[in-house]
Amino acid sequence: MIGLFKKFKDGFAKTVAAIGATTRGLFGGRRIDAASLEQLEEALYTADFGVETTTEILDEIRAAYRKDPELRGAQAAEIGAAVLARVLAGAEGSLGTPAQNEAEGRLPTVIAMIGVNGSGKTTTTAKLAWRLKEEGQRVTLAACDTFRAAAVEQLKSWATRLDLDLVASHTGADAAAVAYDAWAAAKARGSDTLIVDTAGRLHTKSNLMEELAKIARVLQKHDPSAPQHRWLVVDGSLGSNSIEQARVFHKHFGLTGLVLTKLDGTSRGGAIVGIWRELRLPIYFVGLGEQPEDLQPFSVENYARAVFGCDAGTPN
Ligand SMILES: Nc1nc2c(ncn2[C@@H]2O[C@H](COP(=O)(O)OP(=O)(O)OP(=O)(O)O)[C@@H](O)[C@H]2O)c(=O)[nH]1
Repeated sequence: MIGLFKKFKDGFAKTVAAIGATTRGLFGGRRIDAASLEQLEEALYTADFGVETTTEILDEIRAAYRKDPELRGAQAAEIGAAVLARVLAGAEGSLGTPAQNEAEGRLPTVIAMIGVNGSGKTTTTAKLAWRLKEEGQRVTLAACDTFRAAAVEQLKSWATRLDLDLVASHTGADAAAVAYDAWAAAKARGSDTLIVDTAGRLHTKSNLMEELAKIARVLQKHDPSAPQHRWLVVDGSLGSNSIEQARVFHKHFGLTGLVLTKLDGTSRGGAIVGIWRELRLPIYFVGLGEQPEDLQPFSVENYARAVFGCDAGTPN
C-alpha cells in the first residue's frame, strides 16, 4: 500500500535529506557525472551506510554509467535501491500469526524487550501491543522494569490509554517474579502474546545481565520454549555505534531479533544496513515516530526505495 510506503518516506525524511541535500541533482531527470557521483558517495557515508555498502552502490552505478553515459539520476537511484534491497535480503523479521500460536496449544508467545536505558523499550512495548491488538490478538503486558522509578507508571498509563491488559508490581520488586505471574495471567486470560518490558541496562553491567537470564529461566518453568522472542531495542540514532552494544547483548542473551527506534529523528538511517551485515539478526520493527502507528514492521523494499527517493515499488 502507498500508505505504508509514505510512512517510511516520512519516517526516514532526515536520512533522505542527508542523501538528497547534496545530490538533489542526482535524483531526477538530470544526467549524472563524476562530480555528482562523488557527492553521492560522501552523502552515503554521512547517512552511515558504511564502507562496504557505499562501495557496492557506487560500483554498480559507475558500471551502469560506463555503459550508458546518458544515465539519469532517477535510474541511478533505482540501482542504489536495488543494491540495498539485495544486501538486506532476509533482514525482515516476521511474527507468526495467532493461528500458528494456537496450533502450539494456546500457550502465550513471549516477546522480551531488552536494551540500554532510554532506547525506547517501554514505548515500543506499548506500541507493539496496540498493533497486535488492532490485528485481533489478545495481548498481556508484563511491567518487568521494576528498576526505574517511573517505568511501571509509564507502562500503566499506556495500558490505560490503549486499553491493554497489564501485570505489574511495585518499583524494586523482583522482575523475574513479575514475569512469572504475568505469564500465568496471560495463559489464564487466553492471551496470544505476552510482551515483557525489562529495565534498561548497560551491556557492561553483569548483575543486570544476570537478571535477564533469570527472567528467561522463570518463564521456562511455565514453557520451556519461552521467551520465544528476545529482541534488542536499539536507538537507531546511534547509527553504527549500536553494533557493539548488540553484539554483547547477543552473546549474553541469544537475541532473536531487533527493533530500531527513533529513526525519524536521525539522518543516520543507513546504519540499518551495517547492523544487518554485521549481526544477521532480523529487524522486526522500526520506530518512525512517537505515535503507536509509527511503529512499523520493517520492510526492505519500502526502506530501500524510500531512502533513495524512488517511488513506491510493487504494491505491498
Ligand atoms: N521520535 C521517536 N521517539 C521515540 C521512538 N521510540 C521511542 N521514542 C522516545 O524515546 C524516549 C525513551 O523511550 P522509553 O520507551 O521510555 O525508553 P526505555 O528504553 O523504556 O527507557 P528505560 O526504561 O530508561 O530503559 C521516549 O521519549 C519515547 O517517546 C521513535 O521511534 N521515534
